[in-house]
Amino acid sequence: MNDEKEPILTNSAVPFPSTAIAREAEEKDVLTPDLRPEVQAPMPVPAEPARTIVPGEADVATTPKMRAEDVRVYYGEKEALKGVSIEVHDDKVTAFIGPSGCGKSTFLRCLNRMNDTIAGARVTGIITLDGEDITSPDMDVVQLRARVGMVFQKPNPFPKSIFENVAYGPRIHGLADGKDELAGIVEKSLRRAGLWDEVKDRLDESGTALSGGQQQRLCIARAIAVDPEVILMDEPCSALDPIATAKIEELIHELRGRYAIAIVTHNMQQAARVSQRTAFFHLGELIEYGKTKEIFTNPREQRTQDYITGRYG
Ligand SMILES: Nc1ncnc2c1ncn2[C@@H]1O[C@H](COP(=O)(O)OP(=O)(O)OP(=O)(O)O)[C@@H](O)[C@H]1O
Repeated sequence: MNDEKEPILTNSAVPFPSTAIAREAEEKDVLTPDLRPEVQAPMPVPAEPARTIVPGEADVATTPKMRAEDVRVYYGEKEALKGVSIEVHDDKVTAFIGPSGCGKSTFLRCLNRMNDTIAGARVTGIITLDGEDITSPDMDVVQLRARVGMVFQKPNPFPKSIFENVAYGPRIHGLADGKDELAGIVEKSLRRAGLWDEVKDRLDESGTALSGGQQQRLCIARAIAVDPEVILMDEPCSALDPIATAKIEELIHELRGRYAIAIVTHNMQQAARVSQRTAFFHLGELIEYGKTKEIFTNPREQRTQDYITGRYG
């Protein structure tokens, strides 16, 4: 049950340059408002007892919410993802990092079958949600995408009111019994997404009239409204300024524990700030997966180390 009781497995005798940064981060432990992306250099890595997980190895701390085994994705003839095995846990944020084109988004899309929507894409392997194989043809993908919600790179609110953006999902999934209950779901979702106070007096205004950061929080509220178990975020801050980014990161911090969260990010400082597990992808392969702190301070693989230290990417 408890990471504390597990042995510390370190795997590299090579001193790693960001150890001091991580130590400092470990002392800070939490996201602080002054740690804005691109503004501050240190990478705050939440403190956790060290334990390394190898790809495919069960994370015995908790039963995984989602598990991928030997997942391969082909776009036509091209194999874009080459046998990825990984787990996503309920109480953790998992970050997917790696250079452009390494397959992070492709893998993220596997987790709620969004690759089904891409002509010529083919996925093999097993992916389970609470033990149920979501790749099965019998899986209801509409239900699946409610259970495994997604937030995209560019905020994409519907061209409808703020209220309707959030109410739409619960309405089509029949989650509300009457207007009052629906209004309650909308309010709860907007509160959880940290947006209620900013929009409570303008729920009838168009969602597209909000700022970029507010739109992204609206999209998170929309995902939350259908009561998901997992939230996938594909570079959710890449179109946002540092202040809006910090708000989303804070929100991720607050949502952690309520939902399993997997996030694709190009920003290593962001991965270090928001995640407890990190997966490093390169050329379609999962190179390394483990505790965020270890990935950033004591990676097993040279390729991870090269990427973390900015030698490529
Ligand atoms: N719809 C598609 N059709 C064909 N090839 C694709 C498609 N989407 C992605 N690919 C290819 O699959 C590989 C992985 O792409 P993917 O977008 O998953 O990488 P990524 O790591 O998320 O990249 P980035 O960080 O630039 O978003 C790349 O070679 C890309 O060109």
